[in-house]
Amino acid sequence: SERVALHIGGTFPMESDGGGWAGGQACLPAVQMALEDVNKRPDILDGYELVLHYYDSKCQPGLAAKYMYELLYKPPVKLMLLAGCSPVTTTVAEAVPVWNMIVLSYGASSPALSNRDRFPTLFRTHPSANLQNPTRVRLFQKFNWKKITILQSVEEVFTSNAKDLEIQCREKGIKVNRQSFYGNPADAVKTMIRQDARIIVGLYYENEARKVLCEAYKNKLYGRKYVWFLIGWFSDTWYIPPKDEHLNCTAQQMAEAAQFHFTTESIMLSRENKVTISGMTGVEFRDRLENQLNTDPADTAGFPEAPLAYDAVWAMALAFNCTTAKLTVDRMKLEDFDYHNDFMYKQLFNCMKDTRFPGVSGEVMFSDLGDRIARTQIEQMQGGKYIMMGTYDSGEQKLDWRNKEMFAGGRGPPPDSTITRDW
Ligand SMILES: CC1(C)CO[C@@H](CC(=O)O)CN1
Repeated sequence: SERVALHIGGTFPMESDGGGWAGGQACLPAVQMALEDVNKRPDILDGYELVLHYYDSKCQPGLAAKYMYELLYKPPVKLMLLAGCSPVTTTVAEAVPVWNMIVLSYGASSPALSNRDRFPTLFRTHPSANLQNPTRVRLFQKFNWKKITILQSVEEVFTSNAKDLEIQCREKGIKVNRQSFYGNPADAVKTMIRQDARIIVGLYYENEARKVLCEAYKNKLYGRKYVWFLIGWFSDTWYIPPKDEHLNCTAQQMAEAAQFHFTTESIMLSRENKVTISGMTGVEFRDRLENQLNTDPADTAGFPEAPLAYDAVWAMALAFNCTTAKLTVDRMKLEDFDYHNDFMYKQLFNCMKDTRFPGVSGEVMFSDLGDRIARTQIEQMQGGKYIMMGTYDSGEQKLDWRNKEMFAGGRGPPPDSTITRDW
């Protein structure tokens, strides 16, 4: 018999002319793969077929708002919306609750989105940037560093992240200095030297990271007395100066200043040899997607986040599956949703809230704010290569450390960083 269609909407940033994230390049194929897999499963949404209607948002909120209206005002009725980067997710998730619509974001890292007042129907499989802060604090405690300096560029995501880190440090009795810069970090670096900064957390994008690294090299703000923490999702060769950026540091000098810095990042691909709800392991998913793409993964934006997009479709499918069971009692059907049925929306929201399954990106579950709960991976740059140092589970407050860290001068970690003697 003909299957009944359940329609979902979606926006995917396929290019980033505005400097945003173009992760739709790998995340759209991942979503299409998940739809294929879910629609093939007889045990999920039996008698139904998920149908996606999508547009290219270019990571621009205005364009996304236009397409959101197209999706909502043009039939057929959509049951849920997928969204990508933070600026688009912010706009869509703030508007669609009036249509009793849930937004599921596979690509938004902004801490500002953890706000049920502004975004009452948002869930995201992409972890917030703030998930790095408990990990950073745990490492400051491990190495007994009592004073840290945060150096951030002025983007909203880094300001929110820095504010949260400062609060978490102070709660643990760790002193915090904060410096921010727009474009040129030279003055902020000079101030850090005056304040005798030792343990530095850098919150900025890759191009800004290269400027800071070169300033640090020129001011000798690296080596024995210093430890840098940077963002982990930069490319592995981010510190090599591109010709067109006219940095007055050589690749050798940049590598020297980058030696032994730590990075933290959320784990987005399960490396466990355990099959997930889809029947694939995380690595099998990644290999299958790589084979499907006709571009090199290294040149396909959003490839690291593709597992999050794949799992977002499974989260939707399981929530719809859970809702159909609840609606049968009241002889309601999902396909009769018409943006006004508050009861049906509430059933769907509660099913989504309680979602928990093993995904290709790891265990998928949401906090009360709709945030993705995920583990963090810590690496250190040693000889120009990132080496895995360990993982941190902020839920369990459990640090798995491999004792592979190295420090300049071959000695143990710098002393309690409030001690200003020349160590
Ligand atoms: C880890 C990163 C690159 C952080 O930004 C996300 C995009 C966004 O938050 O707009 C995508 N994933």
